[in-house]
Amino acid sequence: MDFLSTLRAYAPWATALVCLYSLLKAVYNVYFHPLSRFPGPKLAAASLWWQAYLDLWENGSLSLKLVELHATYGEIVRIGPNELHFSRPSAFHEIYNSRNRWSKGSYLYDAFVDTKSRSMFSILDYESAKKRSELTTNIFSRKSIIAMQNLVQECVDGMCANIDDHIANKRPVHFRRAFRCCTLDSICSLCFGRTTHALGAPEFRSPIEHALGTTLPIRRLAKHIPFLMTFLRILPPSLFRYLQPYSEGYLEVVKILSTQIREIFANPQSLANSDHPTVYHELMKAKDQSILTEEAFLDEGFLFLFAGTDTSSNALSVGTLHVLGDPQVYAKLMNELLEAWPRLDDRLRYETLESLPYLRAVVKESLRVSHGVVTPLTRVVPSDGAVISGKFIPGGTVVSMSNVLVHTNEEIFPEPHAFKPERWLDPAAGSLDNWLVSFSKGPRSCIGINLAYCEMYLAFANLFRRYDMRLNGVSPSDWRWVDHFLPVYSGSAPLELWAQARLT
Ligand code: HEM
Repeated sequence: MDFLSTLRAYAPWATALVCLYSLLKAVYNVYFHPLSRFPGPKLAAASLWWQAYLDLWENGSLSLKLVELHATYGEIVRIGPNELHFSRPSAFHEIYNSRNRWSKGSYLYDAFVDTKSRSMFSILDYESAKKRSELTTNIFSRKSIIAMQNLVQECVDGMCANIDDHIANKRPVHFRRAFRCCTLDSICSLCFGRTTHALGAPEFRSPIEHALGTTLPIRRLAKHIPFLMTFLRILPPSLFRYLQPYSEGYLEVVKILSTQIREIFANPQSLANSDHPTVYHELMKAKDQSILTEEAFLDEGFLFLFAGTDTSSNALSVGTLHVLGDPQVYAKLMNELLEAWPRLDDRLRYETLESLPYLRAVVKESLRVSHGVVTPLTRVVPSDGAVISGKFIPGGTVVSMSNVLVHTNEEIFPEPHAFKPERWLDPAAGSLDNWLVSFSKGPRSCIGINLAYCEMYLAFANLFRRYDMRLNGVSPSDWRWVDHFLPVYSGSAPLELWAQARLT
């Protein structure tokens, strides 16, 4: 028998065996698995394909579906054969806290592996991730960001220069793109000592900015098709371009990062030419040889680019939409800014802006309403188990709680879907900070928090102080998101505004 005939003869048997195995596995998962006592949809307990269905067919509705599931099944819901999701806010701090050394869950984080190795974000175990993240924490410390804030201010000035062009050409400003270009150039300049010049692109249409927006759906797909990222990696660029027509900018990013890294490895002294420390300066200090490779540098380069661009720009976009959509909020913010910043030509420093109470409240409310990451961030309970939400959870269980469930909890944030900076000004609001979880909490929380705050204060303050603005046909009630790990906006109108330069 030749190969094809053998294949034809055995294929039906092989298919039948796979189906039988899957069926038996599903029955075991639903009725005999250690998590079978926890409530939830039977299909979710049976197989991870249930999550794939929500992500792929229902267009990223997992996080939104969770709200509905908790209303039906209670505060602990089984959302996968080995996965539980929690809704009681205190559970958030039981999972994500600085005492826990829990690993990340591979199902979610494998989709974020860009090369053959892993970045600090996609490394699963705490100890290895810590070794990596320790190298760069200094550069993102509050002290370091305050010292380098001029780099962010330059990018904000670049954004304003481009807005001036829009005004001269009587064009509305696509503020989603404007903020994305601003955070992209800031992160590149601060982390790599280079810029992609996204801010100079006419109407903020930078190919790199566009490409960043198109890679998130690929991650969502890769979560359920484990070999996808490996496959994309080995594709020749021309084929990649054909399959993914918007990939031009992504390939450009790969080229920029790889070229710079190759130059650094060929001549480490070239780092001395930079007028401020970059992440590569810090990574070069590693004692662990496995980090001193071009691939590991590329992993971290990618990570900073992706982690630092859409996150901050999302919060800025959502905040701007809400401030301009509410005349009272807009007026209060302007009163405060005009008083603190009377001369238009001055530039206020980040530390000064941080001390303005209403601006601070707007920043926090923008972070709350935009959630940061919306996908539940999975952690694995250590082998001896843990108590979460008052129940014993067996070791090895994947647990999580989406930020959305904390930020929309009515007891903590009354009228959770309304944009109300005032909630942060209430004298009793001190403890509210504990419930602002956009940057997550615990040892794997955001390393870029200080940079993100600096960008938000400088961008908001400069934009509102320098321009009088109104929305162009879009309103806060249009703000709808789908879960692409980060919330991705989809609305009936583009996020655009009309700007007019203030004269004094
Ligand atoms: C408003 C802006 C931002 C938000 C809401 C945000 C949110 C988050 C969240 C929720 C995580 C935890 C992810 C997880 O548990 O898997 C995270 C991790 C991370 N963020 Fe941010 N981020 C922001 C800005 C930035 C910036 C500007 C940078 C650039 C330096 C950055 C770099 C990172 C890195 C490197 C990690 C991985 C840390 C680790 O896994 O140990 N983020 N961020």
